[in-house]
Amino acid sequence: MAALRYLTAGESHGLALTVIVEGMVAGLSIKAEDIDEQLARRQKGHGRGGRMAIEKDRAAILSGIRGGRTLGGPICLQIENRDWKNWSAIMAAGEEADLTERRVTQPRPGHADLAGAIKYDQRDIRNILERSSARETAARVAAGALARRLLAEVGIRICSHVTAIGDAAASGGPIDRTEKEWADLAARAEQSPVRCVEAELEQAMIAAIDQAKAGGDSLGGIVELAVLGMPVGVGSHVQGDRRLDGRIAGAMMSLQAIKGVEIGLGFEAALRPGSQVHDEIHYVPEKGYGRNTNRAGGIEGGISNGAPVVIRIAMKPIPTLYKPLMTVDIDSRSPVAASVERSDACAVPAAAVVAEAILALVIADSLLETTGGDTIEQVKARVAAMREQALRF
Ligand SMILES: Cc1cc2nc3c(=O)[nH]c(=O)nc-3n(C[C@H](O)[C@H](O)[C@H](O)COP(=O)(O)O)c2cc1C
Ligand SMILES: C=C(O[C@@H]1CC(C(=O)O)=C[C@@H](OP(=O)(O)O)[C@H]1O)C(=O)O
Repeated sequence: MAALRYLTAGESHGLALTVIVEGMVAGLSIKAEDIDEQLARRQKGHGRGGRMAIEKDRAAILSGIRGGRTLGGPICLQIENRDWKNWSAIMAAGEEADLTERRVTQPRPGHADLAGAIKYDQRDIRNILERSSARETAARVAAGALARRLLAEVGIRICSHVTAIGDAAASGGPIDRTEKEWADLAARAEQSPVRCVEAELEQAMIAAIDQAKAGGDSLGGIVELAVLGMPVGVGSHVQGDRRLDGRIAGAMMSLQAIKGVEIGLGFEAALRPGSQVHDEIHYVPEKGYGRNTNRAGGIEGGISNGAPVVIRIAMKPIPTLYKPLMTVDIDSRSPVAASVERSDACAVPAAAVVAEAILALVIADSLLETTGGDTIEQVKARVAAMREQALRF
């Protein structure tokens, strides 16, 4: 069983989203602003549709926190869907729900629509799309905010930037960066509407999104993430399901529309000889063991090696197209253009923020598995001991 686990619930146009986070240690200071700040970051980004103008995501803390500190029990968070008031007649839980209005019968290629409708035997595809929608990611970001607070207490932080939107892509492959360089880059990404740190590329990305949107099309892209301040020894080589890289890859692929994950050099490692892939080890008395390069992306043998953990994820373009692809109407079984739900043209910057949250949850889970402990003070003492052990080894 995971040390830290969570479950989300909620439909895109339902009353609210909720998430229960279980396994969080006691005594961690959490303010509502810590969660709301992350929710606001997720709502930003050039290319999003009309829904983001309606929602102003805020988390209500329903349980597990008292007087600003976690109690050790399940933490339940709720995010209201402001759009619910426009959908309450259609989305009502009771028999009064209007099931004919906004019925969807034309499955969108690239969505869960058709496979989900067949699997759950639903003649209204809305019964699938309401839950497959990435509206759910707001709940994961709220949960991730708790994990981020835990990690901050032990000097671990998570950041991201966008390296490609469609073919507006950074030239060259992955680059080694120091912790300081990562932190500076993350601060710059925060200022960009596409979370891109290169001015010229940022403009190209914005233009690409605008062009896709004007043409009724959509774009995906690539996000690079880093975990800074990792102690040596999170994750393990002893069993496949304890490997940190495996857990990260699985978690990243659990994010809607993510179709590829790389750690460190990733696919590039397969194209190079070993001498240009593996990171030579050195020793400096007051700093301990270190590397000049970080092609491994901070994980060797499924264990964090103390270098920044570097991950890249590929997001496919948004499936709902204002100029729709062809599909088949499930009533008439005739060819038709796919249905058009209000939609984003590009959500790569938002996906970056969600990926950060999911990454925070995975790192916090593996860290707690390593440290054990019921209180934040116990976790802090154990992480300090891990750092000390690496230094004096
Ligand atoms: C932050 C975010 C926002 C998204 N917004 C939309 C959207 O507005 N319209 C849409 O059709 N898909 C959107 N998606 C993508 C769908 O949720 C996703 O492509 C769909 O669930 C199918 O992808 P899958 O095959 O990876 O599950 C979004 C994804 C993310 C991560
Ligand atoms: C609501 C969010 O994203 C939604 C994700 C989404 C999808 O199909 O994934 C479709 C759109 O929903 P709607 O049709 O209500 O505008 C997005 O707005 C959100 O990110 O909070």
